Amino acid sequence: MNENLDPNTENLTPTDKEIEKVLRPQEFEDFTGQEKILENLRIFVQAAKLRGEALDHVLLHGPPGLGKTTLSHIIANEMGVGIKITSGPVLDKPGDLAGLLTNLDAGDILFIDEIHRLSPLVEEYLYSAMEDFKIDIMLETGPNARSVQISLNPFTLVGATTRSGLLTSPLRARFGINSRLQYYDAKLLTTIVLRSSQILKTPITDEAAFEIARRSRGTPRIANALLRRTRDFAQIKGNGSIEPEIAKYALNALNVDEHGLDEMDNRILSAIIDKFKGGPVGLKTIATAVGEDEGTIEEVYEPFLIQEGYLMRTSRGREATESAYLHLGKMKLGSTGTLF
Ligand SMILES: Nc1ncnc2c1ncn2[C@@H]1O[C@H](COP(=O)(O)OP(=O)(O)OP(=O)(O)O)[C@@H](O)[C@H]1O
Ligand SMILES: [Mg+2]
Repeated sequence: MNENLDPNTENLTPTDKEIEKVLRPQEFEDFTGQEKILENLRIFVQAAKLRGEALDHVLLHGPPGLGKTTLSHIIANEMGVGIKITSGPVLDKPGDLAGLLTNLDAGDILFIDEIHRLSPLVEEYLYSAMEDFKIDIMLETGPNARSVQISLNPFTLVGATTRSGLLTSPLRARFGINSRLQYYDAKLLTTIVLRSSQILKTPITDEAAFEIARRSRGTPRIANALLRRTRDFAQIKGNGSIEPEIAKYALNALNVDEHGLDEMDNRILSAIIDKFKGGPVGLKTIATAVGEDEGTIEEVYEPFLIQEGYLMRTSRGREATESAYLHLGKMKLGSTGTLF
């Protein structure tokens, strides 16, 4: 997304990253949607607090921008414990992990983002920490090297991943709570847009909020980003308040498609239709055609396209649906080359 639409205010407004933090819900109460997950988490948190124990380990998975990092902070807040944050690729060797683990207070949360990218060595080291709150550490090096087992404070590991398919089963099995976040419908996203605009002190009509929501690919992060860009348009081209007309104008100017599909979504559908006669075609072939990683297509793009009815997964591969043809304004040719 173009982050420099309005260079004049570039130095005046906080960066998008900072705004994202401001907009991040802090408590279960502010978190919209994912009802089933929230309902369970509230109970588990309450029960753990009642017993004075650490919460069970939590695995959060699902496409980017749906609230995994947000939820892990909320869990820490609601538990009233500290949180230490790291990520799979950063944890190079078991020693890095040991340093973090031994610094956790009782009940604290260790948040590992992109947990599917842990090295096998670090992952294995994590097993006994998760299971028994014990780790082995090496004392000295060379001929005097020996390992001793030390006890850790009970802690909660919260792992987040967009690629749950890449998690090994022993790791997955060690999470007591396993939640998959779902895309948000336009109604929920409207609530999120309205809440965010209130925080940003930007007046917006319900209709304009809905317009932004329905074009946000089911994703709160995108809804918030579009809101901020739309706000720029409202301030420069309008009177500062976001009306439906301004929202439509801004979203068109930002090249956001009517249905909230982004460029890669459309490229995937176009490739299947133009290069492979609408499919069925294998995932690997699609990946090569659009120049994107196979796993990313499977776990980031495909779920939304399937949910919205543009793509079908069959035993023989992926197929574009009639909606995909309509959406891209293309005609479907029958097997004899005639229009169907
Ligand atoms: N349920 C929600 N209600 C309100 N705002 C939300 C919700 N979920 C996410 N957001 C907003 O969307 C932004 C992105 O969410 P978050 O960073 O938690 O996503 P993520 O799942 O961790 O993404 P990634 O996989 O890229 O790390 C947050 O700043 C937050 O403001
Ligand atoms: Mg995150």
